[in-house]
Amino acid sequence: MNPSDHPTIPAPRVGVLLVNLGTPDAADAASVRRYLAEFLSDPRVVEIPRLVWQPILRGAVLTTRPKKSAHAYRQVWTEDGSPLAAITRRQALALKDAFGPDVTVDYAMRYGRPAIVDRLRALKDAGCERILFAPLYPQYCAATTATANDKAFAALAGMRWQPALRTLPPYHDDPAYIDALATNVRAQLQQLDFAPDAILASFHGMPQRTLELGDPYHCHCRKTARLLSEALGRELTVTFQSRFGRAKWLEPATDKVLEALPATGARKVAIVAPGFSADCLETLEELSIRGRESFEAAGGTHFAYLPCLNDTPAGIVMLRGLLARELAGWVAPA
Ligand SMILES: C=CC1=C(C)c2cc3[nH]c(cc4nc(cc5[nH]c(cc1n2)c(C)c5CCC(=O)O)C(CCC(=O)O)=C4C)c(C)c3C=C
Ligand SMILES: [Fe+2]
Ligand SMILES: [Fe+2]
Repeated sequence: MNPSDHPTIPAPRVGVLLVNLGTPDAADAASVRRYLAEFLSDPRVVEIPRLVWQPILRGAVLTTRPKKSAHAYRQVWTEDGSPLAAITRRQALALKDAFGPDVTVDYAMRYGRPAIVDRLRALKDAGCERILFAPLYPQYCAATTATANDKAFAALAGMRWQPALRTLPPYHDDPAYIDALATNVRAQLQQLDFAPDAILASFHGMPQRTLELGDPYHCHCRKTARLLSEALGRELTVTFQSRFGRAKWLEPATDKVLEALPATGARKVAIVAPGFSADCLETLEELSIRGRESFEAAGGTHFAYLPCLNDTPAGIVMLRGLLARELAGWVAPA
């Protein structure tokens, strides 16, 4: 058979799926309860035997926390919904044409909507036989990166004809990420009307036990902070925020450090959250609102929360570079 007798088979499309944690659909207690029930039932997140944890979750936690958290969500809610959802959507939009006409860029959430299984199916149905699955967590953690990847492979487990899947590795020490963070921090420090006595790098906390069990998260956070500090040419104080439950979490705790700083003479502080690829409840409410309140109540005079990379030009250029590298061999370089 002559090659020209063959019908032209279109090249398979490639999909890129950006993934973040997820967030409630609305800032009311019922929506927050639904979200927390799914999130906190994940055994990668709460590593307590199911038979012990579920009664505590269904009892104490889900009867009290949703109301409190809904109040917190309402303080940061936007016209476009939850900040985390709105920013992730904008990141996907900003990358829409970044890899050429054969690549579709979409986004999904590990908990809530849009669900990973739905978006992976949609990409497959649109002809994407190859998908780059990209959890947007710079620092690897079983409670974030691994559980997102688990969910993707579980979705594939239900497909007769699976797409090929690549996952984005952690990028905590990638020069492009460190450069983008440094550029962002420098630009924001220049806008301030004060010179901070201290800069905090606040990462989401984790139970101390996960470090002892070999999760690299803590080391990844420390390395990011060291590299960022070197790039900025100034000291950073590493702290861990958002403690949950009674177990011992990574220390020092962001809130405790903020309360202690003024007494040490540091009354002007700036705080950055390099582990969050998008601003969310944990940065906008916990750091920017409550962090400021506790710092000022302890005698601090100047406080600035420096927003995340989000969909800023520096953030999008960085993501584009990281993703393009993982697409090598699937997509011709731009
Ligand atoms: C960036 C990395 C994150 C790690 C690591 C992480 C671990 C972790 N989180 C909880 C409990 C909660 N986290 C909550 C919100 C939340 N967490 C992250 C990221 C990480 N979590 C983000 C981006 C967000 C914000 C979501 C949003 O809608 O904006 C919450 C919900 C809010 C609340 O009720 O306070 C809880 C609960 C645990 C237990 C954990 C590791 C064991
Ligand atoms: Fe969290
Ligand atoms: Fe929090």
